[in-house]
Amino acid sequence: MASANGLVKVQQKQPLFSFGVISDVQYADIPDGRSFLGVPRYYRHSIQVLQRAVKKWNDHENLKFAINFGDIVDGFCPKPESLNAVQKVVKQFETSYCPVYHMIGNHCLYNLPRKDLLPMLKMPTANDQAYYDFSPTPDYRFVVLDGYDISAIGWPHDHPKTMEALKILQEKNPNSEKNSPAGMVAVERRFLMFNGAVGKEQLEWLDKILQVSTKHEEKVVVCCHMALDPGAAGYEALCWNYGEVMEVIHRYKCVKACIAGHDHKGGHSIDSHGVHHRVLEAALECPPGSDAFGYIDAYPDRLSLFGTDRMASTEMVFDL
Ligand SMILES: Nc1ccn([C@@H]2O[C@H](COP(=O)(O)OP(=O)(O)OC[C@H](O)CO)[C@@H](O)[C@H]2O)c(=O)n1
Repeated sequence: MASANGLVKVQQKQPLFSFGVISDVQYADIPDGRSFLGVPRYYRHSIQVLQRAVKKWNDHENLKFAINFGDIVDGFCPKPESLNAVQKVVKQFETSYCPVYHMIGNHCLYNLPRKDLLPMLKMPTANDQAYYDFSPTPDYRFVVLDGYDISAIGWPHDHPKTMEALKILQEKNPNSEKNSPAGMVAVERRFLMFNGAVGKEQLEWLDKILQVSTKHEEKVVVCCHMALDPGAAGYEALCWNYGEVMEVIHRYKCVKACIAGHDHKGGHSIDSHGVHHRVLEAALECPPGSDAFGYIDAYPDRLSLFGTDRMASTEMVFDL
């Protein structure tokens, strides 16, 4: 490919590294059902999707790691079975030859409080925190956000973070059923009980990480269960303070992509700063025999998502 200065630009063929992706397994040993809005959900089949995902990742033989974008067990899982169900899904992830990084989603928290959940997901974090970062190669850094840091689910009922979340819901959502966006308009529809926010301390931590990444010339991929751009997801799937998170991200040029789950249909957008937002299609909504998972090849100038079946493939090219 010839460039403006007449030199030939050679596109790198070998990725720097590759990693697996899957989201919203929402397994439960219950009959098939539907979402609140009537979309079919295949609770028992979803663990088979995960099984096939891990097989594909293992057959690839060269994945450095995999990322699960949250919601491993569905909220309809009968509560006495929650622990077993979470263990069963975690065990399935553990058949992966490469390490798997997890993040929490609302359905994880319907099943177990975060103090029980986090050790099972073996997050590289301290205390009850569920945000962390890691760098698989000197060129790249991954930031995993905890979008349920400020949330009405997962924390003890009298915890200050529960109180803060309930106050936000009270102010922003006029409905008595706080999972309902009825009568709410556009992005205001995100103020739902099944969403949450990134807290102040976490935002400060994110800022510091991005500062250091900029200094080290790393490219950063931000991962969060909830979406961070209204162009990539339904308004109901957005993190409460997605604007504040993106304001921090846009202070720097190092973040090249934000990847999420939560909005099961999936989506892709490029925001005004050239950051890609890719929302991954859910494993839960795969009719028997179909799949939704993938792997991403990371290059110096792009991320190439190779999706299987219902997960669309996406080329995310970015400016250096
Ligand atoms: N209008 C609504 C929508 C949902 N609910 C109830 O809220 C709980 C969580 O909903 P669910 O669809 O299971 O959440 P997911 O995390 O799977 O999906 C997120 C969305 O797709 C984001 O757009 C559940 O109990 C629903 O019944 C509600 O009451 N009213």
